[in-house]
Amino acid sequence: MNFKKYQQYPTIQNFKREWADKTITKAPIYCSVDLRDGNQALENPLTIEQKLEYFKSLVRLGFKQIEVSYPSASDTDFNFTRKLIEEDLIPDDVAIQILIPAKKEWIKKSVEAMKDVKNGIFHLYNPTNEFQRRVVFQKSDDEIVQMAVESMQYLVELTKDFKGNVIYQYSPESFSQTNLDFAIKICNEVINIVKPTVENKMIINLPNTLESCTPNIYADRIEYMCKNLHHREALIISVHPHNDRGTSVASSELAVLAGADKVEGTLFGNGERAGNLDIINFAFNIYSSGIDPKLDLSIIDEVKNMYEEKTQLFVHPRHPFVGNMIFTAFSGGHQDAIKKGIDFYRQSESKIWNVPYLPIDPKDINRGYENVIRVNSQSGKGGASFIISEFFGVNLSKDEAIKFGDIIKKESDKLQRELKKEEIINLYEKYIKKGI
Ligand SMILES: CC(=O)SCCNC(=O)CCNC(=O)[C@H](O)C(C)(C)COP(=O)(O)OP(=O)(O)OC[C@H]1O[C@@H](n2cnc3c(N)ncnc32)[C@H](O)[C@@H]1OP(=O)(O)O
Ligand SMILES: CC(C)C(=O)C(=O)O
Repeated sequence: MNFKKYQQYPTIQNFKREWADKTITKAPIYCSVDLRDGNQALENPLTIEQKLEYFKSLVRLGFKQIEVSYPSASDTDFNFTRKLIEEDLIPDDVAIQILIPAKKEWIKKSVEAMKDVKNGIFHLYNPTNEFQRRVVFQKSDDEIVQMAVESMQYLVELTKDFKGNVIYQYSPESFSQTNLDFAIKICNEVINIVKPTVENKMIINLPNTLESCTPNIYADRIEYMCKNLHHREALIISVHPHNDRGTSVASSELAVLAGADKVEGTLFGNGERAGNLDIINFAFNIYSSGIDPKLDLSIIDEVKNMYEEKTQLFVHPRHPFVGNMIFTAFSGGHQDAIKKGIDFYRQSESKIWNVPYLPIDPKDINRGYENVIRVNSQSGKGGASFIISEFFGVNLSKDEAIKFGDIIKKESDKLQRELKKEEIINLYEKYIKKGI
């Protein structure tokens, strides 16, 4: 393992960061990129019908910005965009976003896909990091800037007669590997073309295309951009984190502290390589801090079923907030505290959730308490008595609980597996109820 072939990510020297003293106080603008970035990472990209069902779920969840396609990539993407517009399938308060590469013929095709859109975000991108510039595009810095500027000029020209609400978004793609001063230069040149105003803002999207630094460094870079871009007041700063280091949620949160107004991500983090930002995880973090997440997370299990069916990807049972086993405890110490915590919560009628080991109330996402405690040889008397009280409404005495906990543990250890609910009930009836 030759670690010397990798390099340390550069930091910004002498930067006086302010984000570290801030807290998140409201949900950012969310943009789902499932139907574009998520879609381009699937073994089988979605069909038009699948995209439509997915789109409807995103709308039901409450997304107001949805990147629906890369219209120059395929007929499916182009025709899906047309279908949404022509069949009037987009709610008035939802903007659809499309991704557009910086080449004339692809820009033209993309604009055609958006004809008559009521609310459209036209998202132009070109890679800006030095390596891609030199090796992939074989262009100079100035030529890369020129590519972005001329493409935005062309895009603005082609859309100038659009009757709907047109918003321009620009991404210096591979921002994560781009020299910061160059990123500022190219974004400022593009901003000068669009000439955004406070009433008519444009979006600058700063992707962590390949996540290679710790979240604090990404946050520094976002704050640095916010402080150095022209006309900050006329900009919506967006972030588009990927998850290569497994820290995209943290990167997004710190980026919001650093000034990001908009966050792009996908349901459960599907996306290229280790995925995009899991926007649901992000929203649940906001929710569980007592802030309105601005998404209807109560329907998440229904959305999860849709997602698994369409993508053929499966959400891990331990996935934060939404995994099937996320509210399940086997271990005795946890079960005891959960049981006492839930009892206390019910009795005290407290409005503040504070049950040990349960980050949120399972009822918030329409799950009951019945699967919170499951029993195996790691469980103790608290878990066994919880099950009896939940299913029988019988509260075991302390002596009964000790005896029953012991019986349950021995049985499970002997069988070397979890005990099913029916087995626990049978043991209860045999050894406790009938008093054998
Ligand atoms: C980080 C991201 O997620 S960026 C989005 C990536 N998504 C996708 O690529 C999905 C859709 N893409 C596609 O369907 C195809 O790649 C197309 C239609 C865009 C291009 O297809 P092709 O012409 O066959 O080229 P290919 O797929 O090999 O892509 C590489 C070409 O695109 C160019 N290119 C890559 N990104 C951009 C961009 N943002 N703007 C302009 N050109 C670009 C490359 O320089 C290369 O050009 P070359 O053929 O002149 O050397
Ligand atoms: C096009 C951009 C936003 C992108 O998908 C990325 O950089 O990951």
